Formats: sequence, C-alpha cells, structure tokens
Amino acid sequence: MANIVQFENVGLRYGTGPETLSDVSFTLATGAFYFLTGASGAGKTSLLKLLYLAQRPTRGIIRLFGEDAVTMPRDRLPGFRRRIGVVFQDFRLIPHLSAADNIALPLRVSGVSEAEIEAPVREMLAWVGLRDRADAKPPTLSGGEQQRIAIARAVITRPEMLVADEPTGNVDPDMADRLLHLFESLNRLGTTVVVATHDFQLLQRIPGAHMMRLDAGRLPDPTGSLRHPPRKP
Ligand SMILES: Nc1ncnc2c1ncn2[C@@H]1O[C@H](COP(=O)(O)OP(=O)(O)OP(=O)(O)O)[C@@H](O)[C@H]1O
Repeated sequence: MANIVQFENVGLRYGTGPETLSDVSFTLATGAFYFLTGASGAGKTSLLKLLYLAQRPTRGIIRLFGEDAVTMPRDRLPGFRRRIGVVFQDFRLIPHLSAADNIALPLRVSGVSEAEIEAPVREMLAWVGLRDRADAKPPTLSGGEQQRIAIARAVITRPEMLVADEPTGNVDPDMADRLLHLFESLNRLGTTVVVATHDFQLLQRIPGAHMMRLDAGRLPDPTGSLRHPPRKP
C-alpha cells in the first residue's frame, strides 16, 4: 500500500459552529514520518482525531489502510483502531494500574492470553528504558517516564501507524529528544508516524520528516503540504 491515509476535501464542524477544518486534502505515504504544525486552534487535534477515528468528518472522503473510513460500519471501527497507536500530551495512563499493567492494557482488551502478555510487556519496558519501573504507579513516575509508558502502551500491538498529539508538551527538552528517538526508531521499522507539535526545535531533529502546516483549519498546499522542515542554520 503506497498511501496509508488519504483525505479528500475533508471538512469538520462541531455542532452549529464554524468549520474547524475546511477542504483538507493530503495523502500520507506508508512508512513515512510526518510533523503536523500550526498555531494553537488551527485544528491539529481535530485532524488527528479524524485520523485515529475518534471523530467523523462532516464532509469529504477519508481512506485509511485502503478502505473508506467514513462509511465504514461501526462494528468494524474497533478492528481498525487497533491498527493505530495513539499518544497524548497528558499521557492518559490509568493511575491505579502499574506501569506494566498500563502497557498490557491493549493486549488484554484484545483478549490476548495472560501467558502471551508478559514477554511483550517486558520487551516494551526495556525498549523505553524503564525495566526497573514495571510495578510503579503512574503518579509516582516523572512526566518523561509516564510518556514512555504511554508510548509503550501505544505500540505494544505493533500498530501500522502511530499518531501523537503534542507528545513532548509536558517534558523537558532532553526528554523530548529521547521520545522523538523512540518515534524515529519505530519509523525505521516501518511504522508510519504522525506527530503534532508546536515545537520548532523538534522539527529539525528528523531531517527526512515531512511537514504539514495547518493554517486556520486549512492545509494551504492542496497536494498535502509535504515540505521538509527548515534546516539548522
Ligand atoms: N469538541 C469540540 N467542540 C467544539 N469545538 C471544538 C471541539 N474541539 C475543538 N473545537 C474547536 O476547534 C478549533 C480547533 O481546535 P483543535 O484542538 O483541533 O486545535 P489545535 O490546533 O489542536 O489547538 P492547540 O494547539 O491549542 O491544541 C478550536 O476553535 C476549538 O475550540
């Protein structure tokens, strides 16, 4: 599949308000790395919600994994959502579950047997560098640690696409670098990655990444605004 995502003239309106997204058209190539930028309120979170099927558009066509995601019957949505990992700025971990149990959650929800859960959870904890924090509850972890647990949870099911909404907004610049490194290593393994961010420093970290800039709900370049981020001076 050359394109994992295709948006065609997509519009989104909440209730009777003005359009939050208008005539948004772009394609995401399978296996590529994208940054989504734009001023606060430009519609980044809204666009990501359309991507991970938490929101349906008011108009337009969205194709995901080669299928029409807008007219898809509701009972097929959960299966589709499992193919997409999501990471949020505020982590959204379950506070009373241990780090290991948070990471295991998507596998448990999909009915994977307990015997088959331990090894991948251990592998994920090691990958994010938190092997010794398996039993810790999220409130006792730092922001960077919580975000690494959230990333492990998002990718334990080996999603084809990872969508992250301001994932570095609550961590210091060194940790932001480290998180980006995790996204980059996933991308090298073939996962399509989409990261929404305000942080222009981040954009320069991945030279091969594409940049999509939303401007008041529109992507000014109708072919998808695929531009390389500015190079370091
Ligand atoms: N559930 C909702 N109901 C009504 N309006 C909404 C809803 N979600 C977002 N909006 C509006 O849509 C517009 C775009 O919001 P969105 O969160 O997508 O932007 P953003 O670019 O992610 O902003 P930020 O960078 O500040 O998070 C805003 O005007 C916002 O108030």
